[in-house]
Amino acid sequence: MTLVEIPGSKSVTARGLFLAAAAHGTTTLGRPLHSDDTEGFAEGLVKLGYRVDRQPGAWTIEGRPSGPGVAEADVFCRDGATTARFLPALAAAGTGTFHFDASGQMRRRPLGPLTDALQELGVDLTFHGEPGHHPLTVRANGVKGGELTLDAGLSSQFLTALLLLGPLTAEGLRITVTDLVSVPYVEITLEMMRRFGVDVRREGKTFVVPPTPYQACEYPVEPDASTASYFLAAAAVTGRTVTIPGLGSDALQGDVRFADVLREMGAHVELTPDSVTVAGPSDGLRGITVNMRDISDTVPTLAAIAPFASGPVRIEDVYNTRIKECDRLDACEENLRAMGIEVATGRDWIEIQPGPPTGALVKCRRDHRIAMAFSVTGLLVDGVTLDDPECVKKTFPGFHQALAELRANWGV
Ligand SMILES: O=C(O)C1=C[C@@H](OP(=O)(O)O)[C@@H](O)[C@H](O)C1
Ligand SMILES: C=C(OP(=O)(O)O)C(=O)O
Repeated sequence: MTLVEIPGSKSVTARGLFLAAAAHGTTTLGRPLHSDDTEGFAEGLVKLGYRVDRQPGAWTIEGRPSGPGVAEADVFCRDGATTARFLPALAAAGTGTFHFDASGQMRRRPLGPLTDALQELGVDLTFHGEPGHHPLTVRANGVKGGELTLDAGLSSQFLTALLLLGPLTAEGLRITVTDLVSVPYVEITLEMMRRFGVDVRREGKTFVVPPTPYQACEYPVEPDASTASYFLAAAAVTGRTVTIPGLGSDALQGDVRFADVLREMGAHVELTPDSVTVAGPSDGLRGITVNMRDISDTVPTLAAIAPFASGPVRIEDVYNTRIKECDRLDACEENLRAMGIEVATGRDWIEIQPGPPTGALVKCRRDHRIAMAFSVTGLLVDGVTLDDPECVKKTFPGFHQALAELRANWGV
């Protein structure tokens, strides 16, 4: 059995930073994720005039419930969608002129339903490129609050941004959702808001957010469940055993359910409240048809090990993986084809046939998940190389070293 230490959750770190910045008092985030996305989020806060002290194992943030501490700021959100979607909402609650921009990749990703909602709430927004995309300027003068209807069918992050903003408005928010993907991420938001003192009431499809002030706390960040998926998948395909400490049935992140997918494919899975263990079956994995709408960040992980299953692997209801760092269904299809694997895709699905992959140059499309997922394929296939190994820095700069340690441990 191999123990693998996984760095902190990106989603929990990003929400922790927002909540801490908006709270009364000083918050410490324990074991936050140090990566391009979360460093970018923290730097965005600093640009907005918040005090963030980043030490290796703990980040301390002084809250400013009244909003940004500067009258004007330029914030570059890099590739991070949490930064690009959550920080304009935080800025809107303050007073001042705040300019936001992002990488080319992030500029292409949509913000429209969120920015429409902010405009409906009276926030003065100007787009400098395509409407509903970065770059944009928020001229903020506080938000009164009110009722909204939101389509979060492309990204749950639109809803999370508004939920996080709700307590900072004068009267609170009532948000009725017409469509919603990635539901477990909304659960993370609600649970973390609760930890910072705010209870959101659910009335069917409506979220009622009171204007209750956030209160600082000590918040330990759990390991990242999407990152864990690569190591669990590695165990499942090699017939070995991996245990991830700190991440189990008590975890906030829905992606811990990737272990259940591996179980359905024949892996042995043990979940305790704070650990998950996957042991790969000695006679190989089975094919599966699985709906991954709730856990779509793990789609590339499953696609990359799918050729080793004894039957087809079909992943359904994951349209929004086409508007992540890259079009992930297309990227998986292209790379698996390059490895000699038969693949078909539709608008929101991918189906992968079994077969022995051959070595190939993986085209990462600057997507950390494509790079990390196909690195797992490379454990069993000679000649798998990445055209952009560095892109893993978005969520796990130490990924290649961690995988090399696993290889050394297992002699593969
Ligand atoms: O809120 C979050 O922290 C996230 C929500 C998900 O995005 P979508 O809601 O856009 O699917 C997920 O893919 C992303 O990595 C992180
Ligand atoms: C989609 C992802 O990130 P984000 O949307 O937060 O940029 C991801 O980490 O897989």
